[in-house]
Amino acid sequence: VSRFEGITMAPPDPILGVSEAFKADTNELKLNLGVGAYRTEDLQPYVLNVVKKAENLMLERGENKEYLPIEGLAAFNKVTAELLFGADNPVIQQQRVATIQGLSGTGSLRIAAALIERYFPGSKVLISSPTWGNHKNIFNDASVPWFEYRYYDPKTVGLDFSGMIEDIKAAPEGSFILLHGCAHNPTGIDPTPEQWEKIADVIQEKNHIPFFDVAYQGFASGSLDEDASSVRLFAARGMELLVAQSYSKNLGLYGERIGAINVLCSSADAATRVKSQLKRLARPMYSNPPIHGARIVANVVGIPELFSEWKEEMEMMAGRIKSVRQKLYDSLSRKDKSGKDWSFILKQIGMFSFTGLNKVKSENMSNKWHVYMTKDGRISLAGLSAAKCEYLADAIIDSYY
Ligand SMILES: Cc1ncc(COP(=O)(O)O)c(CNOCC(=O)O)c1O
Repeated sequence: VSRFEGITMAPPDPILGVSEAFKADTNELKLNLGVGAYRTEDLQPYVLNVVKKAENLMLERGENKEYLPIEGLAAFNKVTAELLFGADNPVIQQQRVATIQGLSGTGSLRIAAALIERYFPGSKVLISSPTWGNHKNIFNDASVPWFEYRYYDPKTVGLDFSGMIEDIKAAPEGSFILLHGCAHNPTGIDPTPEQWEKIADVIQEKNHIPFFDVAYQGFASGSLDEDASSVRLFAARGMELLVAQSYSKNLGLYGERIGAINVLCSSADAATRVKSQLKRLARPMYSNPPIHGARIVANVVGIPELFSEWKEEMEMMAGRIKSVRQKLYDSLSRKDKSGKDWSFILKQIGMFSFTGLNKVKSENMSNKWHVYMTKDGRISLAGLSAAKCEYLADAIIDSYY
């Protein structure tokens, strides 16, 4: 008797499944605005020059392929925490950050979820509504209960700030609050600095634990420091917190699976103990992380001329996305005679724009216009060229009404 016979077909992933549908489409007008991966104006994937330079350096050195320690490459762990908090941040000097290399953002979130499951049984994680499609899967598979806080307001196509604060305030004391450090996915709507202050207030009042997901540092505004300001604000208040990091977008290392989990503790001693338990969770899960991406990041950040070139390339990528965002807005407002105000598109930041198109309308976008996007109405501007903005505006207007 076959034991696997009873296993059913899994549904396609809401995000990565869009790329499969795109690939199957033979129409040359097709446009993939699904997966959040940067493309050049020629709509080609982009390997940063600074990555190629680091890899040439690494090849010349003829480094070996020995196992990394469970916690990852020490040089990477050092620079990734400094990049996040700022090298001169007291939390770094006081050695209060427990950092281990993770399998990119997803793997880092997963290790953090495993830590929560083991040491905070019964605690819940609050996630924004909507949020990145994989957050719910990660906490479900780690057996960590979650529920949502209001975030997106369809009426204003903006942030439902009062709803967010109310829901965080109403959560059981000591809950984990999952926050997008910058460039909220899928909405592209970020709190203002004043709103971050109030979010920190309510989290402190309720003794909640902030849990940042930082997948776009430097990629949203073009500035590494600006995009880390929300995390640094909470750290400056003396709060304990978790931060998952990813280098998929800002350094274009998607397939290298390089990221980190950072746990900011109240003492160096606690950080040492937390780090030891993070290692204990990682060992049976994947034993130790991949070496190539860690070396690239350590070299790019550790070598001054590479670091400054990286910052230039990040500004270039962020700049291209900002300009197609503007161009899309210009095309929409010129073509749409209904007088609808499309300016919400300009208020959004980072890789994505939340168009307000619902599931049915987004299906019209792919069926009729061969424009592929996620069903929640998100488009990845990173997959849009200036040349295609007119066409996309036509498709959106046709699908909207
Ligand atoms: C908020 C957030 N967290 C975490 C991640 C994790 O990415 P990775 O595991 O590649 O570091 C991502 C990557 N997004 O994936 C592309 C998409 O939404 O289309 C992310 O957006």
